[in-house]
Amino acid sequence: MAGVAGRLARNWCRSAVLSPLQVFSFPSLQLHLSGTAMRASQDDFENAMNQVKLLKKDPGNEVKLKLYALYKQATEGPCNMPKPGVFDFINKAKWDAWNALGSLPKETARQNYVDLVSSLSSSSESSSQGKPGADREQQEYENLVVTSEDGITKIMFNRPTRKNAISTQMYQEIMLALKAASKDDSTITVVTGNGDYYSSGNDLANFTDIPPGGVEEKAKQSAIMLRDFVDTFIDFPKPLIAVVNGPAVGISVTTLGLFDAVYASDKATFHTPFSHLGLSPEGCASYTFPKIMGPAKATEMLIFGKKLTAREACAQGLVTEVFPDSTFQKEVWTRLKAYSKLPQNSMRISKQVIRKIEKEKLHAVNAEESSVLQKRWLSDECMNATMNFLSKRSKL
Ligand SMILES: CCCCCCCCCCC/C=C/C(=O)SCCNC(=O)CCNC(=O)[C@H](O)C(C)(C)COP(=O)(O)OP(=O)(O)OC[C@H]1O[C@@H](n2cnc3c(N)ncnc32)[C@H](O)[C@@H]1OP(=O)(O)O
Repeated sequence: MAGVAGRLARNWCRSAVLSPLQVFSFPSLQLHLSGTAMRASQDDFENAMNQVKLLKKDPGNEVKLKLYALYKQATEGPCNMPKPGVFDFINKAKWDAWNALGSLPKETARQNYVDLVSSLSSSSESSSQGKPGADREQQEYENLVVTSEDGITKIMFNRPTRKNAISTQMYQEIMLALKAASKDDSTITVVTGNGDYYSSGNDLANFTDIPPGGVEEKAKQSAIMLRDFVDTFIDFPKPLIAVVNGPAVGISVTTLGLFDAVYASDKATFHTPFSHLGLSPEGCASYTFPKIMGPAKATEMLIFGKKLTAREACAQGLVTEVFPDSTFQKEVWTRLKAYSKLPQNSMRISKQVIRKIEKEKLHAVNAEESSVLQKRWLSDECMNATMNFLSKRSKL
């Protein structure tokens, strides 16, 4: 069906500039429109045919078939052509749409055609009346900017003065934004950072916000939150792309192994200083990194805290492609806009097929990593390293 849809779409492009005979339509609109007053003159009809060619937005195959059928009915009357063969997909879809109009009078079909074109013209005008050139902003978040445009939902970390460190509230916001993006009508979702960093990872101040139940309670709650957070990436149903605009640290690096593509500026670096902090890996990196780059290279990153340049991370397979920082945004967004036009269902299903076999394993790894960390957070090694950073703001 995707092939047919593609051909219908290409045919539509031609019909928009060539002939209304190539315009498609569908029968279900008949009921909805046939109650309207039948006053469309030949002039109205011809104007509507011209308006169709000027539509800014492709109305989709279903509407094109509706338009085609109404046009044929209005100009030739009921369909009396022989039914095309079963493999002649496009002509069969057009024939079906026209034939389904039955004995609808020519005048009614003409009126319905005019009404349908008029509704398309007004909806395309109103949709272009939003903030011109601006992204359509969705829900308000304190630490994120989430926008949707051109079939892409962009989730941008927005704590640039803290190098986009992820506070407890921000973990929650990221989960909410990903869940909303998984259900919206965008085809792909992009995660990126505002400012010079992609993200400096966990906000170490998260260790200072201790609830009445004490530090054990905090560790318990944090392990649940971490597990939920990483599960959201594991279960994300559509292509998830990281646009790594600058250095990435800790959990913002490990979760990259759960993205479908990672584009990086040549200014980005990749660093997981877990041992320096008395910690252990999370984000399923204990499983994904050895798989992506081999155990020896994964050890250098996850145990010894080796910082990789973007080009090294690309050579290891963690990054898909590296771009010069000067052209990074332009090149990446041009590419993403092209990808976002690919058929949505096909991309989702392909992702499902690619990831399905690993999902159960990833959930198990995530559970184990979170449980190990719950104990690590209570260790002297971790407490000392965290206090050292927070008191001296020592760099890792
Ligand atoms: C009891 C249990 C509680 C557990 C709660 C945990 C919940 C889930 C945990 C999930 C596991 C995640 C693990 C990780 O992500 S490990 C990695 C953690 N990140 C770091 O260790 C980075 C620390 N930051 C730095 O080393 C440097 O700031 C950095 C190299 C990133 C940048 O250096 P630079 O000199 O360029 O900039 P500044 O240091 O001046 O940064 C500007 C200000 O931002 C503050 N900052 C930056 N990053 C963090 C951070 N991760 N946490 C807190 N604050 C951060 C920095 O301190 C500066 O602030 P000031 O201007 O006030 O000094």
